[in-house]
Amino acid sequence: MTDIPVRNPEGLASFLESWLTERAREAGARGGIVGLSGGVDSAVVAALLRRCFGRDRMLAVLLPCHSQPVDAEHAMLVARALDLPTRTVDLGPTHDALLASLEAASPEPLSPLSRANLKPRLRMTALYALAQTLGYLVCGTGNRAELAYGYFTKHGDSGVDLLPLGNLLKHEVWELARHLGIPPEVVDKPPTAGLWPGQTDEGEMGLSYREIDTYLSGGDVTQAVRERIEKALLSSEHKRSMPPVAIPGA
Ligand SMILES: Nc1ncnc2c1ncn2[C@@H]1O[C@H](COP(=O)(O)OP(=O)(O)OC[C@H]2O[C@@H]([n+]3cccc(C(=O)O)c3)[C@H](O)[C@@H]2O)[C@@H](O)[C@H]1O
Ligand SMILES: Nc1ncnc2c1ncn2[C@@H]1O[C@H](COP(=O)(O)OP(=O)(O)OP(=O)(O)O)[C@@H](O)[C@H]1O
Ligand SMILES: [Mg+2]
Repeated sequence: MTDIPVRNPEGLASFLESWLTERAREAGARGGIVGLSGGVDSAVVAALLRRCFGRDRMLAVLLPCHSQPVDAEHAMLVARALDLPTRTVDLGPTHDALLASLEAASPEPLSPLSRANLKPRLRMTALYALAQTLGYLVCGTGNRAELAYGYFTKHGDSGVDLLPLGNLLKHEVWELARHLGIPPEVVDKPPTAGLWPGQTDEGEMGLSYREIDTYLSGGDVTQAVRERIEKALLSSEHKRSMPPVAIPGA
């Protein structure tokens, strides 16, 4: 149980199922595609797509890019539990070729973060290629806490058509995951972007999801936590909006 206010998971699931159906209808799309990482957010999106479109009009794609083997093991655990159609595209060789070309061309050695951000941007490219061929929409997995903090790669994991979890606190994603039958190994592990060994969301942000969710739901947090979140919210605004357009003469 949690003191953070979470909405009824079945209510959320059925709302999101109709919401996805409506978005696909509007776009004239046949179904949806998602990158399946072995983490809880993508497991929930995959479960919703399965529920909404059925096996024949969705795809869960494993996109390892020098990833830990346990990621694919957990992704397949989810796929078996939910009877999901899956494909795997190993991005390792493409990543290495691109990195070598960039290192050769760059006036300075690539920064560690810019190297890490190559991975989500390659995943975005792969998902759009498959999605356009299949007539599917690219479904993102960002939740309200990640979106508010700006904890995502611009034009990488945020380069998507739909954000079904974008209004859900991380605690709501966890509740929904349990309700949808996601295996506990996946629900109960620490969230990670998996961009380098030992990375965890909470370690990198320097904040816990409990603190972020409490802040977002209007609960009490310390002054230091409040300031940290509000600073992140402000400095990540550029990631949530269209690029500024220059208007000559204005
Ligand atoms: N004010 C401004 N107006 C317009 N553009 C601005 C800007 N400030 C920076 N920028 C641009 O934005 C770039 C920085 O943003 P970005 O490229 O996203 O890079 P950045 O925010 O530095 O890094 C992405 C963060 O998201 C995390 N992440 C990534 C992927 C997945 C997950 C996960 O949870 O799974 C987490 C990752 O670990 C890292 O902490 C700059 O290089 C610059 O091009
Ligand atoms: N190895 C991977 N294969 C396929 N997709 C991936 C992989 N790694 C990351 N992604 C995509 O990038 C998204 C962002 O990662 P993120 O870590 O925020 O979500 P998650 O792994 O599903 O859950 P958690 O945040 O709890 O780790 C994933 O949800 C998934 O769609
Ligand atoms: Mg993850």
